[in-house]
Amino acid sequence: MTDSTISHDKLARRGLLFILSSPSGAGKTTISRMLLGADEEIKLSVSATTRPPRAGEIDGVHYYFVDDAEFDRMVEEDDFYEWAPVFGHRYGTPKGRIRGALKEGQDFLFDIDWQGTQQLYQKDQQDVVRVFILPPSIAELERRLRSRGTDADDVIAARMERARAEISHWDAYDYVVINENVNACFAKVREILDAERMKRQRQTGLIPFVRELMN
Ligand SMILES: Nc1ncnc2c1ncn2[C@@H]1O[C@H](COP(=O)(O)OP(=O)(O)OP(=O)(O)O)[C@@H](O)[C@H]1O
Ligand SMILES: Nc1nc2c(ncn2[C@@H]2O[C@H](COP(=O)(O)O)[C@@H](O)[C@H]2O)c(=O)[nH]1
Repeated sequence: MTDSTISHDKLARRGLLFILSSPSGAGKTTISRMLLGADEEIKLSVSATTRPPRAGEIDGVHYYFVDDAEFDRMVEEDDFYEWAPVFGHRYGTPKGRIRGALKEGQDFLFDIDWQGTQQLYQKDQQDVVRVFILPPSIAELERRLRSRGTDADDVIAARMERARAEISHWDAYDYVVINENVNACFAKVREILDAERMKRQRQTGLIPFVRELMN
């Protein structure tokens, strides 16, 4: 390899907005955490929420926990890419510096619902990749919500009540993965991410690389 040759190991590419959605309890947070632990090139988009923290959740890591007044202020100041009411609380994606970072090749992971997915997709179709996680059955979905041990019975009942309505949005996603075995599901989600990174349009370094090949 001469000095002037462009290395193909790490061609420049544009980042992507990788969305995981599912009915509550299907496992998207579990898969998100596995992905963040295994892949240094993707960063969680930390949402703001008016929901109170669950045991073990850390402000600024899992969510920015804000009160209603703070959320109102963020809406008024146009701080959100998208926001939506979910299960009686409000959740939103802060703009942060996502746009600039995308150009530098940073990928972002979003654990958001179908309403937020629609809004992000309308704003930025070329960068968004939408993945929907389905549970293997409704009974297993309820078992998972109970086994998580983080929500009271009435909260679980409300989430189960909404599950069918959420599942009805499955066909607005690019990929659908059934989470029966968590490792198998994680492997499929990783394959999707890897393949999406390889898309020609995202590989901005290809143009100079090919130009040099042809010269
Ligand atoms: N394939 C699986 N098999 C068995 N249990 C699983 C599987 N995937 C996730 N779980 C468990 O199910 C529970 C719910 O998972 P998780 O919190 O990831 O769901 P979620 O879709 O993010 O829910 P929410 O939208 O409410 O945040 C957790 O206790 C998790 O450990
Ligand atoms: N539209 C958005 N939805 C979001 C966002 N952050 C999380 N969520 C979704 O809310 C429900 C409930 O989450 P939980 O942590 O209370 O169980 C779940 O479907 C999340 O995906 C957001 O910023 N925007």
